[in-house]
Amino acid sequence: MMDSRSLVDSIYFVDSTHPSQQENKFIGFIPDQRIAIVPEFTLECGEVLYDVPVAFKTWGALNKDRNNCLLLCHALSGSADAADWWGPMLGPGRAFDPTHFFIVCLNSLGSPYGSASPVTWNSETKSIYGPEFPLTTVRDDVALHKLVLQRLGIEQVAMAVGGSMGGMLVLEWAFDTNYVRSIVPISTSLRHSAWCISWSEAQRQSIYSDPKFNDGFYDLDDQPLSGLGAARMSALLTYRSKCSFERRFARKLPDCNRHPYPDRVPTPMTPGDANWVVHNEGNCNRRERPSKSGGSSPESLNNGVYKVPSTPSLSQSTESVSGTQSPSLRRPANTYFSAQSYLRYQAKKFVGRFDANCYIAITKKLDTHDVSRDRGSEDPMEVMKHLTLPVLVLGIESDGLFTYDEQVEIASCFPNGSLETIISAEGHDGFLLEFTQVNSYIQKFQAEHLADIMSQKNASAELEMESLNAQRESVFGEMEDITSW
Ligand SMILES: CC(=O)SCCNC(=O)CCNC(=O)[C@H](O)C(C)(C)COP(=O)(O)OP(=O)(O)OC[C@H]1O[C@@H](n2cnc3c(N)ncnc32)[C@H](O)[C@@H]1OP(=O)(O)O
Ligand SMILES: N[C@@H](CCO)C(=O)O
Repeated sequence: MMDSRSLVDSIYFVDSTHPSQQENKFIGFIPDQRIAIVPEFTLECGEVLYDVPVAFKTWGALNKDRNNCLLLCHALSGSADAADWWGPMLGPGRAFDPTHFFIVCLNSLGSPYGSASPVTWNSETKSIYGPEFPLTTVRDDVALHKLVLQRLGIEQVAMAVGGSMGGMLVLEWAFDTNYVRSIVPISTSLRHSAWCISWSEAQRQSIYSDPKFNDGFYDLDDQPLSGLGAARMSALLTYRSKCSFERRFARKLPDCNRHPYPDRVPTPMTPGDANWVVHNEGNCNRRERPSKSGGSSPESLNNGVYKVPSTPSLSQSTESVSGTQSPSLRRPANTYFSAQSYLRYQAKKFVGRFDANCYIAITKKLDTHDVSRDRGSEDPMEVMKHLTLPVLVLGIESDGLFTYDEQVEIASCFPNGSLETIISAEGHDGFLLEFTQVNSYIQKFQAEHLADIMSQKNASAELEMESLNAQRESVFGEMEDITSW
């Protein structure tokens, strides 16, 4: 096994065409990212990974003291492309200002967006990992990411910021007391709660129960879409709040021009047919209606995706089926609501950009998160009492997943912890939606605790950002360019 310095020196950089991504169709979603190849890395579980890809993006440049790194850590379904999910906070004059900071965002293990995961190539077995990808932890991410930061020449992280899973990484970074100067954990936890573990479990069970899952040995072009879509639907509900759904959808019906009735069904002929249609509406694994004369067709009508309709909306409740006016065939009430079309739309969008095995890998990683694991005490207050760095915790009172009480607890465990509240009815996802508030809290914290870095300015980064915004091209050059400022 290589010593740490040699390991850092042996890391090299490639792009998304690297063989590790040869079957990863999700890599194309993230423009202009770089990939560091770490020759070997031992996971907490003891397994050694070889030629480990770590996808990342950077903005700005490293200063002379190599201590102006602003590290962004992404959430469950995010990627290294922080401009995609925290874009409004990135740019000159904003919290993530590349004229002051060398901003780095690295992709977590298990994500389909470039770092080692079930969809990347295992050079040992000469195939993708699939369900044989090992269990990884938040601590593995932090240890692996540190190697890449060191390879980039970063001597110190000035600030680590992240929400949800990203916040878990940020909390683990806090234990690297000589390397990390300040942190901003947002809507996260010291240890994954029973509530969160249970939601993860329910979502994984949705995937397992999709017949196409096949214990994880599915064809990447024929994913267990209905299971993954159902998992995202229930996850999404935990990311929002009842209040935001009521405000947004209430009992509204979908705009059928924009979000049409999603099923392709045969014209109902009998009351039984019509009832069956209503009963199975939205069942994307539904098979053909068994006819009186024959059995059901073995072919799925929908193949696990939400299809565009050939029948009118059931919201037209006085409409008759088959052109008759039989009262017995009338649908007395609406059964397709705007809230449903939203969930189905979100599920469809998600299954187009995520992988089922990756979803399982990441939710299992979240379940392992516990800052006090193997640190000598089960009491986080005890294991964190020596972490004197400045900490700004951001919480959302409507967050039903990572509750506000948990944010209070995080702030109280750090000797120099403070807590601010993001006002939002949106629930957990508020940290990805309330840009103005998050931005101003972080800027205030930077002014208080990173005055030396805020007083330095790299004017060339301003031009870089303009060109980035205009062309969305990579600002990452060769090593020499990054560290020359
Ligand atoms: C390849 C990649 O994407 S990489 C990673 C992307 N980043 C991440 O995943 C980070 C995490 N991001 C997220 O979780 C989300 O994107 C959030 C929280 C930031 C925002 O969620 P969004 O889905 O964009 O917002 P919102 O909940 O308002 O939904 C809007 C969408 O729902 C659609 N919609 C709204 N109401 C309805 C309805 N009643 N029926 C059907 N669709 C509806 C809108 O048309 C819109 O569609 P669009 O996304 O195609 O524009
Ligand atoms: N909606 C976010 C938040 C998860 O915590 C995501 O999909 O990553």
